[in-house]
Amino acid sequence: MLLKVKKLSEIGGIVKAPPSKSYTHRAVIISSFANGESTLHDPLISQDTLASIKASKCFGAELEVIGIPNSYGDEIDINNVSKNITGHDKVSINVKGTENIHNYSSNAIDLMNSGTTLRIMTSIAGLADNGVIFTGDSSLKTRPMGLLLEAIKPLGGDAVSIEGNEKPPIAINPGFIGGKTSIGGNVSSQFISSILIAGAISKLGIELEVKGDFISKSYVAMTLDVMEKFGIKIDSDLFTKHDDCDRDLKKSSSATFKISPQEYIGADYVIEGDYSSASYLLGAVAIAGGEITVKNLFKDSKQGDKLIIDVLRRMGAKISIGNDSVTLTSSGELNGIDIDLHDAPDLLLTVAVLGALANGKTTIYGVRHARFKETDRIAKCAEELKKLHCNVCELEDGLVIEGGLSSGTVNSHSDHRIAMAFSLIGLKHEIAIDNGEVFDVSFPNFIEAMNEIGVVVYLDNS
Ligand SMILES: O=C(O)C1=C[C@@H](OP(=O)(O)O)[C@@H](O)[C@H](O)C1
Ligand SMILES: C=C(OP(=O)(O)O)C(=O)O
Repeated sequence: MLLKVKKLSEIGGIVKAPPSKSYTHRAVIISSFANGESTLHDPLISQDTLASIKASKCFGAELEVIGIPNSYGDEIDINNVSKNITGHDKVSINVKGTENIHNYSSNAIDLMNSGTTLRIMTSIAGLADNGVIFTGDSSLKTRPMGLLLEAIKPLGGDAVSIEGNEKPPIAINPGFIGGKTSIGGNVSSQFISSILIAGAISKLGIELEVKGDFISKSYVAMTLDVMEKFGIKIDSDLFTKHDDCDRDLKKSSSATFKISPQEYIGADYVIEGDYSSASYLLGAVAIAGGEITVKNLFKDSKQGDKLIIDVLRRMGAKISIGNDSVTLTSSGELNGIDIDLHDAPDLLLTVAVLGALANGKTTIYGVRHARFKETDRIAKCAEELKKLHCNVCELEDGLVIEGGLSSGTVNSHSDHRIAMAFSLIGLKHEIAIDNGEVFDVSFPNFIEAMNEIGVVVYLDNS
């Protein structure tokens, strides 16, 4: 389906950021393997988080999504999510953690498009008393797993790529008992989150060393954050200072983690707003000009994608930050910048589109790992920008964008972030995005949220 965009005369206003995808995954999975019951308030219900709900249920956890009309079990109709709620604040998930980890599914479990679910659940599945196979859509079958499969071996982990290409489908046997291991940090932080989340409840606990370049480190900070909220004590040098708001996220620093065997304790947990999704709302007003306040974005958040604030400020927008909101004012004139996205890979496409519409050159670097996502986002972004006659070239770890866009049709390659980021081009040039319906992977009410700020985004079936 084609995603198309029309701008009303004025855009902006006050809007709530959708709930964080990464925090929802973690809260769903951790509460599912906790002792006792949990209530997760304001979770993101999207295709990706449904994969985590489904996988956790397959291992015996009981999860009930409250507040979405016509929802029943795994079969939540994602169209109802987008049509019936514009904010998710009346939604919650009641979770009863499972006492025995056992795979109750007789078939391979289809994790659809969700890399986070695949990676985190691979270690958890090794704690079960029987085997499982994880598979997914054609994109998930391209996601690298090799470093994780190797790193869990010294922990008793027995997981193999069925096709022998270090990618899903992955067959996992029982045996993950914990112990000591190390892993390279330059492919995906999800491997590290996976080992930590399962390691904490394994027989021996976990000692993990991350070696070399450690990308997307803030996602591991989010993992530790949720683990701690569910009762786990962690010894780690991830932060240079004890005050973890004042973190040193230097590019090339390794880290160590030590966690004795413990149990997760069920909790009441509120999911904060998502800076990655908010980047499209803030970006739209930065491009078109106007003022917007995005609520549900916390000043002290551990999300690396908070970097969107610095990006937009450096490009020329005025930004003021409240404790739980961000207000942006823009004239619509933006300037190119140089930016390192090693800790915020999901901003790549938003920043690339902003750069393509800005005056002067934008250089994005440090984000080679964006090549291992739903698509090779560096290559696909360059390919699609070129279709709009943009002057862009690929770096191994980023993009150099000199702008010069015109109208045209692009393809999302079924990557939700390509669809949403490229829709922002519609504020300046006519654009149609083929396979544009995939935003429900992370932001099911994207259309409604954009409409709320005066950008008419719609799907054209004709
Ligand atoms: O752990 C997470 O929730 C995520 C980690 C990041 O992946 P990498 O660590 O592979 O960069 C990010 O891109 C992804 O969208 C979500
Ligand atoms: C890469 C992403 O997610 P995942 O790794 O969970 O598929 C994303 O949301 O951009």
